[in-house]
Amino acid sequence: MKVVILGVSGYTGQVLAQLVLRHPGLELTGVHGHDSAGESLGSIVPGSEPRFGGIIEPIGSDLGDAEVVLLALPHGVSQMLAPKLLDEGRIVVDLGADFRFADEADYEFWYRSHHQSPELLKRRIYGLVEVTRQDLPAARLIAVPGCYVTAASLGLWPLVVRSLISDDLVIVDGYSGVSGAGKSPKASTHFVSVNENLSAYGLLDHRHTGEMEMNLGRRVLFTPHLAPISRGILATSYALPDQVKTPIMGDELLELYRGVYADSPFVRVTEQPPGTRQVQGTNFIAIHPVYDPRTNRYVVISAIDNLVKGAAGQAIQALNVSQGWPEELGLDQIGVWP
Ligand SMILES: NC(=O)C1=CN([C@@H]2O[C@H](COP(=O)(O)OP(=O)(O)OC[C@H]3O[C@@H](n4cnc5c(N)ncnc54)[C@H](OP(=O)(O)O)[C@@H]3O)[C@@H](O)[C@H]2O)C=CC1
Ligand SMILES: CC(=O)N[C@@H](CCC(=O)OP(=O)(O)O)C(=O)O
Repeated sequence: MKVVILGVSGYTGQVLAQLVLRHPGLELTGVHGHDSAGESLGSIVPGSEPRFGGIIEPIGSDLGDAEVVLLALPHGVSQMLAPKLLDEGRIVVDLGADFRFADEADYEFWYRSHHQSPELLKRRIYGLVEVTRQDLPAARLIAVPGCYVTAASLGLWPLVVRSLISDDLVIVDGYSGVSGAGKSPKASTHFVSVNENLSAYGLLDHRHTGEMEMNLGRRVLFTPHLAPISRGILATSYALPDQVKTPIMGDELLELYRGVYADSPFVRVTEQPPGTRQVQGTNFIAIHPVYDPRTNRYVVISAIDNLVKGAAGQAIQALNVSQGWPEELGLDQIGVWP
């Protein structure tokens, strides 16, 4: 299938280009950017030159006969572009937040702005593949979940779907690498602010809270933190004593998780708490759940690469399922270690 990437010069767009160029079912026919228009793809994705010799075109220029449009754009831009792209018969996969909520009021509450294409919210398919796989075949508009949301939702999902916890509050502490903030320089993501530092932000109202609540069907108290690493997300999620309905411990809990994700090739239930390096550069999510009888709590640690499973990789995974292709097609990259 012919594919164009809009926003190719951003962090997630660059990873999309890397993945599309090595995917056997996809052909990259165009790359588009904003300020980067006119540059070569090779200048931002090293080593891509032999596979794609074109230059970055301005967003808004002709997309030719591309069947798939991958959008890696700032919030609010996709909702302006998607109606025309869909009318032209193209498949749209949006890495941003514009179509993640099915409900317009939820979008407006968490993003504090009016949606420009609310009619599309009911048509979009949410691409948290391990949970929504059955909805994806033949999807025309796919919304890729948020990065923190992916880590926390997949970490807690088995406790929810197996009714081990009540439908009250869960707590999520998330730690993100700085690439999660995108490539535009800001004082808060400057080297001097981030290096040798660890800080919380977005207290009580981070927009990913609402998306986690949508997925998990219960209230979420979410605290994001900025970590001095380039890429990776670690989420530590807790179900508190009042929420634990059925305590399951040790290997039995690991087996329960493995059972829930038996048909999910990118989920790895680990014997030890994972770190972000364990999944860096891959589409894997590593999850380690425990139950603590002393404090009557479930604690779940999950790790992803924010730019792969948290964005570009999950987008390709969802596209694969929508096309009836093997879920892993083009996503067999080996991680970066040491
Ligand atoms: N970074 C992450 O970990 C994750 C990001 N996302 C989402 O993916 C999307 C892209 O994020 P990310 O790659 O980090 O962003 P970046 O800031 O790194 O890149 C943004 C991209 O959008 C282009 N762009 C900038 N301004 C405009 C504009 N006004 N109109 C059209 N295009 C514009 C830029 O082009 P140019 O460089 O040429 O100016 C660039 O290609 C966002 O919606 C983000 O929320 C989702 C999950 C994880
Ligand atoms: C470290 C950092 O700043 N992370 C971003 C979230 C990552 C992301 O891009 O999520 P969206 O797709 O929902 O924008 C933030 O907290 O706003």
